[in-house]
Amino acid sequence: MTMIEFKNVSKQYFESRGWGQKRSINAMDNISFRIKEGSCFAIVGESGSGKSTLGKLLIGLDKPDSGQILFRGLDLFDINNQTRQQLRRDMQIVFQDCFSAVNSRMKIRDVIAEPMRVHLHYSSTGIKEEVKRLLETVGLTAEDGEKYSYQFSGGQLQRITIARAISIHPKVIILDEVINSLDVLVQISILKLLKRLQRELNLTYLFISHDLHSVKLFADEVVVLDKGKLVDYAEDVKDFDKLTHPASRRLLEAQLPIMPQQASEDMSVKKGVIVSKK
Ligand SMILES: Nc1ncnc2c1ncn2[C@@H]1O[C@H](COP(=O)(O)OP(=O)(O)OP(=O)(O)O)[C@@H](O)[C@H]1O
Repeated sequence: MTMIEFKNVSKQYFESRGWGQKRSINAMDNISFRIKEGSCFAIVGESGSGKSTLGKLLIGLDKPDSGQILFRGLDLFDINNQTRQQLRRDMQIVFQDCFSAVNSRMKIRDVIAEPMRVHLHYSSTGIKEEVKRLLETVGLTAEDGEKYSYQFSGGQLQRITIARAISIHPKVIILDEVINSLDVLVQISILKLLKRLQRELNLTYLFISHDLHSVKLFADEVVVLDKGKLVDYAEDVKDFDKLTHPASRRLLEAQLPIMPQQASEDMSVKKGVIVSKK
């Protein structure tokens, strides 16, 4: 079943060039694709190709100039407020910059509880129990809930933003460059956590990245964006040979020598910690 569909979506921005002059930028140019329920759909592209614009349109932070974005057949920009509120709950986003995504003056338990307080009607005891369960689900402890964001590493903090995203039982999570600022071993542990959560919670992922190797490890399908245009597509990420557009080739060639796949061969993750099998 199709969960999300982009139908001929276009979005233009205008950049000031001084002296009243403006330049138009086609951030999205007639983009169409479908995301299947329960799949991991990757959007890759170089910087400025339009990946984040796509995420912003999907969660309603911005509006397309033309075209339609459908969620289970419902046009996201042609629905009443009540339905929009529900869909907002169904779609969560996790960003690359987990440090600025978390309020440093709040205890982690309150960071995780915040969306539940807004969207769900749990008692305070219910929320407390749920926060504890969520922390454990992402490989942290109940005691971690009493700490503040500056007491965590980037990888641990990304686990916290994931716990917050799943707290209100979304159907779709947009993963916007979620592992890119982490070192390679922590990247693996986060990808493993996300895989497990996808299975257990039947989640659909939109995985935004500029790293084709993590896409190969993690996603099912992939599209490549270049200057706002959809230029390449592989139904199965294993068929990377099908990605022949110069923009795809540039992304493939721009990889570091250590790939997550290689690193994972002699590494494993126990309770959220990377351990060597050697
Ligand atoms: N609010 C905005 N105002 C003006 N231009 C914008 C705005 N948002 C995005 N753009 C422009 O639209 C284009 C696509 O931007 P977008 O952030 O979607 O790219 P991206 O692929 O996510 O890049 P990166 O990987 O660097 O985050 C870029 O040229 C960008 O400068």
